[in-house]
Amino acid sequence: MLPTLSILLEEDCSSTNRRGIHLHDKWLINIGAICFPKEPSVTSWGAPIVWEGTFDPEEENLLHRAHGTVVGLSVFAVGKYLDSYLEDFLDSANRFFMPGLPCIVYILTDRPLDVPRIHKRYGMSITTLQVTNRARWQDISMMRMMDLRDLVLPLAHDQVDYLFCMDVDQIFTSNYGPEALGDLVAQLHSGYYLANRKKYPLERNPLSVAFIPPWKSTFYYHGAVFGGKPTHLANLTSRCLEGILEDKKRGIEAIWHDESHLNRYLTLEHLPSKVLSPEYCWDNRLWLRYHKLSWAQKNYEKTRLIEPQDGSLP
Ligand SMILES: CC(=O)N[C@H]1[C@@H](OP(=O)(O)OP(=O)(O)OC[C@H]2O[C@@H](n3ccc(=O)[nH]c3=O)[C@H](O)[C@@H]2O)O[C@H](CO)[C@H](O)[C@@H]1O
Ligand SMILES: [Mn+2]
Repeated sequence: MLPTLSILLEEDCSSTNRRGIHLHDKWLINIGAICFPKEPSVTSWGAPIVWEGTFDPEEENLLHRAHGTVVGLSVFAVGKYLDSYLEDFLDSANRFFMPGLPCIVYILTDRPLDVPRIHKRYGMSITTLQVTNRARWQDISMMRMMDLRDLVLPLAHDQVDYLFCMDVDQIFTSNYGPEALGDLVAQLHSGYYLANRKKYPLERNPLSVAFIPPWKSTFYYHGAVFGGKPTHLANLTSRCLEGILEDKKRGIEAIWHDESHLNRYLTLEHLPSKVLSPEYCWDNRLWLRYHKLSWAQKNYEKTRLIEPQDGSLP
């Protein structure tokens, strides 16, 4: 599907776009006679926004190989998500996730014995960690922050230089390389990339810890991908978890769960040092020439547990 021309042409057709972001001069999309405006390649606080064409893959690989960089990738596959998504996620990661670098995949699941055995490239290893299933899918999603903090990060701290934390319902489609590595990396949400910031699904309840005053937000980040150095992620996961637990005490659940708390952290507490364009988590709708990771087919009826009626907590 093509993005709405009017949105792009009206709002982004200048050398500095509506968010006060500089536009990258190499990035130009041509469709027939229509020349799309250039996409931003740096945020207003100076963090790079990574698009295909803004980096040299060879150079990035050489640099990180010379440094001996090791990368981690964590993924949760709890309940039916294991059967529906894990194998495709792992197979595609084996092929496309940081193919030039050693990589440790941390799988968090309630069913370690059912983890599919996949072919692993030289330099890739898999560590499976057991987590408890929870009654509500919202809690499975949110409490990932606790398992990341308590189970993954202590290992990652000693084993890897950078870690990515991802949803399992996605598939790598082409090389997702070291250009994506950074101290604290956030993913632009593909579904809101073209949206006016007034339309961002921010938490609007000021009583929630995840509340963001709408005028303070620049981007809407996706909870399905974030990354960085383990020390940065230890802080991120602790702070998001604190917010989630504080909201629970107050009887509040933020509109998009962990994603709302992540957005608050990245908007108000610690700006990301690198931002990934929608190419790095594509929703299959926004028109893009390149993509590296794309959303798998959602099938909530099959994969998500029915919400318990008694309001039980995890
Ligand atoms: C665009 C959109 O709608 N985004 C929201 C939606 O993302 P998603 O619809 O992508 O969430 P999701 O169903 O993929 O759940 C997040 C992740 O948690 C893990 N998982 C979840 C449930 C489960 O039973 N087993 C399991 O392993 C798994 O890694 C999954 O990918 O829902 C999330 C909460 O869940 C967040 O609120 C997101 O903001
Ligand atoms: Mn998902």
